[in-house]
Amino acid sequence: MFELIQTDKETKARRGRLTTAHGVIKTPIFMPVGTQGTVKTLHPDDLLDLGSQIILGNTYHLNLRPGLDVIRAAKGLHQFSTWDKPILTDSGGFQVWSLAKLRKISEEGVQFANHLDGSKMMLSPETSMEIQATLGSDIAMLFDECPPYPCEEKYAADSLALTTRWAKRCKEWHEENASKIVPWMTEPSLLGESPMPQPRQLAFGIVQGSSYAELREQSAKELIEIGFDGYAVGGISVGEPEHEMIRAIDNAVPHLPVDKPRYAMGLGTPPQMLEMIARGVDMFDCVMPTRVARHGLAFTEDGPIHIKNKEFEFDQRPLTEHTHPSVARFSRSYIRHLWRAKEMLALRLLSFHNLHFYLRLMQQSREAIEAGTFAEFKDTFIARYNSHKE
Ligand SMILES: CNc1nc2c(CC[C@H]3O[C@@H](OC)[C@H](OC)[C@@H]3O)c3nc(N)[nH]c(=O)c3cc2[nH]1
Repeated sequence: MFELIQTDKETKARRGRLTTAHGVIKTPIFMPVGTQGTVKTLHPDDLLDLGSQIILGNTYHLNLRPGLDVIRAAKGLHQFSTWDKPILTDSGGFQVWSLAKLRKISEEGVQFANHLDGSKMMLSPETSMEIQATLGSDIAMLFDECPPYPCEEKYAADSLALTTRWAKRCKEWHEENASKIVPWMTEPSLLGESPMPQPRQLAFGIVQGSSYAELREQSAKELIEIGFDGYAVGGISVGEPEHEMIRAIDNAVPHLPVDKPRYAMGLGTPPQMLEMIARGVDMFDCVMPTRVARHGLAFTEDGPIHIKNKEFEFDQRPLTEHTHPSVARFSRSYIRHLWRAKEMLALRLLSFHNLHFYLRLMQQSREAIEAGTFAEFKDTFIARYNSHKE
């Protein structure tokens, strides 16, 4: 399922291969976020052009809209969205806290008023895993509580204890039921291919414990005891300062098994991802590349640029010297014009460019780890990226 190919000598960076039902993923990897079954403004073929290996879907959103009946009728999220490579779905725990109203948490799960029409809904470990099995994702995340930042140690301890109890229920449900519901496990003819390289849906645990080192260690150990196919570090990128985010990784990753993937949830900037790779993180997801594109921001090796700035009015250069050819044909001057004219093509070009920047950074990281030059690559990239900070 996960093969550790090489570990860097100077840092804890690793090269790995994660085999899922819909394909093999080379790590370190960035996963574009497709919360509602689409990576905003991009066609699945764009994602293939960009070299995306896996995208994210989301339990809370897809269960709410279009709803499981629609997804079931389409025989799962791969068929519905026509993306037939790997999909990871998040469990919905985070959205309940970031989007829903009137949340009531209990041992059973979370009762909430959904953010669309305010009607009452319930998410529990069992219902979250059932939704993810119906979506048919290749990797399902356990249903957890993501504590707010900051929070008292007592709150963090009680919260991680709940997440551990929920993790047990997720694992039990998954072992008992997933193979009877996951579309590509119940109807292999859907893809008309030979038996899948990985014949079952994988399940990942999520380490919590907030900013308390001993709680992070406790959460990691309890999840390993239960046993998962991979381990995410949750409760990060929730408004904490960057040094707290890195400390959470330092407090969790050393306690995780070396032969399983590590996934840092919801982050981050290019320098943050390189710092995390150096600490042994293999997988990332972040809305940033596509979200900031919608605010007119383009990533470059010299740091982000705001395309609307006057300095680009006559700038005939492409966004960067390594921009994907389908975007490099356009000048900064033209893209600035599109942005200021509120032309939709601006959103598409900037999203495409930013995702390419992130995915290329991961490709460069994989190559640097293989060449034994990752430490130097990381330091050189970050120095140049930050050198233009005002
Ligand atoms: C942004 N910072 C951040 N994201 C986080 C997410 C994913 C949000 C999920 O929501 C969608 O993005 C908006 C994505 O889902 C497609 C993502 O996986 C988390 N998910 C869980 N289950 N537990 C966490 O502790 C957690 C912490 C996060 N911190």
